[in-house]
Amino acid sequence: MRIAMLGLGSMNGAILSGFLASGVSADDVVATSRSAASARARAAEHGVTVLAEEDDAEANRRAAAEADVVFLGVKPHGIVALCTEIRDALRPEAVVVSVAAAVDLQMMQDALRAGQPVIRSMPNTPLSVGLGVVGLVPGAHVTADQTDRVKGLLGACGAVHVIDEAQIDALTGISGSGPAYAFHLAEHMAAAGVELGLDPALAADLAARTVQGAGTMLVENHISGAADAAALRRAVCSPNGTTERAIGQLDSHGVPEAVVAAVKASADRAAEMTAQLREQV
Ligand SMILES: NC(=O)c1ccc[n+]([C@@H]2O[C@H](COP(=O)([O-])OP(=O)(O)OC[C@H]3O[C@@H](n4cnc5c(N)ncnc54)[C@H](OP(=O)(O)O)[C@@H]3O)[C@@H](O)[C@H]2O)c1
Ligand code: PRO
Repeated sequence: MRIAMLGLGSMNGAILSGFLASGVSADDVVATSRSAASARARAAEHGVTVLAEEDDAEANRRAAAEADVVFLGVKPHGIVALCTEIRDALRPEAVVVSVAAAVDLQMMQDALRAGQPVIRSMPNTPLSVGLGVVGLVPGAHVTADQTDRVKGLLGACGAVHVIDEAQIDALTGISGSGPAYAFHLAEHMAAAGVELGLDPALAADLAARTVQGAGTMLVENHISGAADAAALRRAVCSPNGTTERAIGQLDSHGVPEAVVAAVKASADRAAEMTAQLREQV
């Protein structure tokens, strides 16, 4: 299967790392970026061909023309223009997969040739280490076989959920933006350790491995049905112990409400961006 990755920044770069680690051959991938400097850096990092729009105005069209699956990984405001740009270069059966927040299927289908298969997705960056989460919304012209092929590709790097388009902003609030919440938590756990006198490298290591261990334990217990997040939290809290005191601080500082507000703010921002993008097309 030939894969084109148009735009190779944080997200498409993470997906590509996941693909290569899961056995996709670098020879089967052609990527693009806007600048020549970025293309050189990404080609050296991943060992794939990266064409730069700055060097060749036809870069995106050339990469798309050869592909069975085309991942659109530019910023949301660039997606419709990119669809228009590659429209006539795509093979009719090539599946276009957007990773962009807020750009709905209709906007992309309207910009592409009638009948071109399009899938809207919301991935997250832990796909790079095989632990990602992806929401997939197959468009009207996508066959079950095409959905299965894209599911298979991404499923080798994480968990894939096929969802309705109405659910994608909520999914974005949890799993699309969510890695940043966990990184933010780790960042501040480590900073507190430094305030308490720990060496910064030790504090960062303790925070990182604690988030990793808690995450792995949470997923294993979730899959087996043995315990949910609340039960695992309670198991760390000895009555009148250290953790109970710490959780009391999180609660009295409004962390539960803040987390709910953060997830909703991400989902709301996605909807707001969709409305803005609709006005522009
Ligand atoms: N970051 C995340 O965690 C995440 C999660 C889920 C979804 N997304 C979605 O992923 C998309 C990309 O976000 P990102 O964070 O990866 O952004 P990013 O790091 O800024 O990457 C954007 C990439 O697009 C390239 N580019 C820009 N215009 C181009 C053009 N006309 N032709 C070819 N390449 C072009 C850039 O090239 P240069 O480097 O040369 O400028 C860069 O490689 C967004 O739509 C976002 O909603 C991101
Ligand atoms: N990163 C993108 C954003 O912040 C989309 C979800 C994660 O808009």
